Amino acid sequence: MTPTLKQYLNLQELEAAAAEVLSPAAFAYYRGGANDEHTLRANRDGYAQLKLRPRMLVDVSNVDTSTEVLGVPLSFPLGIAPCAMHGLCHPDAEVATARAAASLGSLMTLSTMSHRTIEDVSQAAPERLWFQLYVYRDREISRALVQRAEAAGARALVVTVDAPYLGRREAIIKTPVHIEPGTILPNIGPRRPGSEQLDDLRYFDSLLDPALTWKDIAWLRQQTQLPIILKGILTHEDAGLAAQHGCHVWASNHGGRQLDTAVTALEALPEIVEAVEGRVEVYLDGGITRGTDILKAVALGAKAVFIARAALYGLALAGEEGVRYTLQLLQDEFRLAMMLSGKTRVSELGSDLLKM
Ligand SMILES: Cc1cc2nc3c(=O)[nH]c(=O)nc-3n(C[C@H](O)[C@H](O)[C@H](O)COP(=O)(O)O)c2cc1C
Ligand SMILES: CC(C)CC(=O)C(=O)O
Repeated sequence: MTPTLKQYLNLQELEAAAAEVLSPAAFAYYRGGANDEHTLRANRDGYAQLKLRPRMLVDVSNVDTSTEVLGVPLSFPLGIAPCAMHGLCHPDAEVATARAAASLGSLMTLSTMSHRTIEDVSQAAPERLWFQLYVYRDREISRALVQRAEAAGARALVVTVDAPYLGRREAIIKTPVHIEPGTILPNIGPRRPGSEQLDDLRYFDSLLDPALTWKDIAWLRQQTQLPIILKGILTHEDAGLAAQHGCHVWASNHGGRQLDTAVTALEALPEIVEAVEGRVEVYLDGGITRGTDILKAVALGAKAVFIARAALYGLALAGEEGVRYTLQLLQDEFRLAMMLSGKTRVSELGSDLLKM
């Protein structure tokens, strides 16, 4: 391992270090949330406020952190959430992140807005890739992406449902992120003539279909054999509908980047888990920076949790090795948190572990 990585003891220190190496615009884009960033802060604060009820005098000399999501074995219940443009962090972009995730028995979710192709990233994380789909107004492009993801061996399709439009992220209005001319974002295709006045993110925004509804989910269901996961669900009403449509549920407020003052995924999790009644799997993201955060989300019923920004910060600092370091820190913390709570298997984590 690069000697300098070891000096960072936790994900907060990795973030501070990444802020020094990233361009101000890229860091502002990665870190920022919508409006006053209430939801962004709440994502972190929610974990600090939820208290654990550890059990004592349990033999924890042999702890197993492994689990499984939709048939993919995980060394611990954590994967990489979809993030646009890893290439702003490191030239190896999503390929480096995917390699790191695969080498540690984790899982990579590739964003529609990636720098690398689905096929390249799939090779970097065989059997450990999910593909995130933003549904475009032009359904044929979306359908072709789904087919490519399936052919490349992606194990699930993650459909993001909380972004009919991009949220108002003031940091990037002040310091717009600039994609170098000539950069290829392979799933976007050439610019529509007449769109020159839009910056890159606004242009992408204009491709997304704000008219997406449950009938489109039914349409997607017919396009693919892959399991479908709806990302961005925050209520029991939508979780119930997702399960009715045969979709798994990813509780998320998009890292506080969409609707400011929306509930956190952690707050929404109990009603979501109750609504799906075990018919489908439930995942969560937003604000995970500690092993105890993973423990709490799993105890509340999440099958696994996902990280976005923390992985990008590791990537910015040291490419594949930086992402591996980030994941390893989290796995070590999670194992210790299990031991100190008197739990030896992920299946033992339940609501009795939490002070409600
Ligand atoms: C820079 C950045 C880019 C993102 N890009 C996407 C994306 O392309 N698709 C998507 O569904 N979510 C995207 N997200 C949201 C993340 O998948 C995730 O929901 C959110 O960041 C919460 O995790 P975190 O607190 O660990 O960052 C992005 C988040 C960030 C910070
Ligand atoms: C390209 C963007 C739509 C990616 C995204 O979801 C985000 O920045 O939060």
